[in-house]
Amino acid sequence: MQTILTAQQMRLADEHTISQRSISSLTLMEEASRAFVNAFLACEADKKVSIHVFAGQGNNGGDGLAIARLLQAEGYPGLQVSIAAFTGRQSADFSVNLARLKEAGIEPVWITVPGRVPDSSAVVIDALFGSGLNRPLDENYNRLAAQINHMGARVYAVDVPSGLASERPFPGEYNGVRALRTFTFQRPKRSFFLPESAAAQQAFEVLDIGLDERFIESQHSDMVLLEPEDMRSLLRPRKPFSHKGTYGHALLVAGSPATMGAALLAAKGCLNAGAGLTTLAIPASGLTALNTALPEVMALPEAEMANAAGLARFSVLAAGPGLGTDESAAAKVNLLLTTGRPLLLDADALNILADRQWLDRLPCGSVLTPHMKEFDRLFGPATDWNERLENALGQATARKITIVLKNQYTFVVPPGGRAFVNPTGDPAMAQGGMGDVLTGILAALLAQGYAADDACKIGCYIHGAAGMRLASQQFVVSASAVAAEIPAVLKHCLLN
Ligand SMILES: NC(=O)C1=CN([C@@H]2O[C@H](COP(=O)(O)OP(=O)(O)OC[C@H]3O[C@@H](n4cnc5c(N)ncnc54)[C@H](OP(=O)(O)O)[C@@H]3O)[C@@H](O)[C@H]2O)[C@@H](O)CC1
Ligand SMILES: [K+]
Repeated sequence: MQTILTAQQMRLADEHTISQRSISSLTLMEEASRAFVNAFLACEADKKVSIHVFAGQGNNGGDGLAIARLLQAEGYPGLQVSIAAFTGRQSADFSVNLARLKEAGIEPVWITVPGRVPDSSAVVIDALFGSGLNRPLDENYNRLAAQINHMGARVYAVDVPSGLASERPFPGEYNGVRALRTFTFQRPKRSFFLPESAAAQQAFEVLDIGLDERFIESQHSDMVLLEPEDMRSLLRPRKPFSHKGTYGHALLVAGSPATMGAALLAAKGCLNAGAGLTTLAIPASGLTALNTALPEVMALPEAEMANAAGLARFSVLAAGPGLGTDESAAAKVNLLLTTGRPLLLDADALNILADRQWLDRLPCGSVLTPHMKEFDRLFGPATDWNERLENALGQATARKITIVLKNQYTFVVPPGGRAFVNPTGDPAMAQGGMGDVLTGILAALLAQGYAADDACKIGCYIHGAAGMRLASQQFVVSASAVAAEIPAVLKHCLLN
């Protein structure tokens, strides 16, 4: 797991590393700039490309000047450097790098008043502002950012796209530099995981610049990034002499005549993520489809969905995929709530909770897997994703539940004030049924005895990893294909 730091904590990590390694801040700036140049070389191998570096006057600008000098030394002759100096003071390391730039024979252009900037470069390096940005861009910087954006150049941002706040995006429309790629130092910034950052960058890559990892990991943060190693330590291998009873019995209450597929997909996810037994409570009209498609899965006769005592034999109770929101669906969710046991609820089960105002009946230890709209319906509207995430952090702690807030980067939010960011997934997975498979996977992991937070971390990770594996070969990935890929992904995560 990687702790995601605030800009202030990043500065502390910077200072700590400087004193611990007995190096100057200038050396660290040089190392960061070298790391940027190495990553840049891999993307822009043609040395004849024209490059325009836009630097501010802080340390991000200092990086920009050092990068320009290093690129010239690498043999890129078509370099120009502009320094935006509408306001502000020069940082000490910026000043030293300005002198070094001039010694290297590069004379920068100073932009002190708004005006036209040359727009013929194929590549822009954006080093106007980094993690020090603490207020929205003013008129002048905003105009410069717009000019850079209109150049049609390939824009590489240093550390953070200029205009994007590191922790939480500023309210309103993004008015900064729009980067093709950001090379960010040591850690992704918190705002990179919030969907608003899509306006500022298409992708980011993290560069190790040698900051002290022990110090970073000792910092308190409300955001933690999951890594492949976490799966290896969380996942448990199948035990010798074990049998189907060892791995739990999941009940999935799902499906309606028009949306039976959702129930089947959830059951397929559950089967493939290793539940000992999977039972599906579906309307009778789905039984033929179930027996044909998934012969391993059992069906619960509808009459048994009227008796809470009969549910005691299941190790996990899950509901939602394709369930519908009519009276009979609500009666099923009501029955599950009367058991007083932790529930796994998704999709229509969440809508039923919201519509009937049953949220306060939800037992502690439950897991909810909403997407944005379902979350807002349950917990109230949010003006932006940061507010939504903070609400999720508060609700999970107050209600002692785990919320899986789904998005490109899904947030697993257990009680305790930390969101675990899932890094896996691919746009090829943007298709109906994905959430149903995830519910089935989570049910299987809960049935196998994983704690709610661990089940959600593993489940989201392997679901996205399955999609990524398939997307490396396919344009689009179906939910059934993701479910079918899960056993192989689990094996891979356990062994690698
Ligand atoms: N941390 C590390 O480990 C390492 C960091 N390194 C690099 O340092 C970068 C951070 O540098 P930085 O702190 O000097 O801030 P930076 O982003 O250059 O801004 C400069 C100043 O601008 C100001 N300002 C803010 N908002 C504004 C606005 N809207 N419009 C106008 N002005 C505004 C504000 O000053 P203020 O006006 O508040 O006094 C701020 O201080 C980091 O991103 C990375 O590239 C690496 O070199 C080595 C390792
Ligand atoms: K920048």
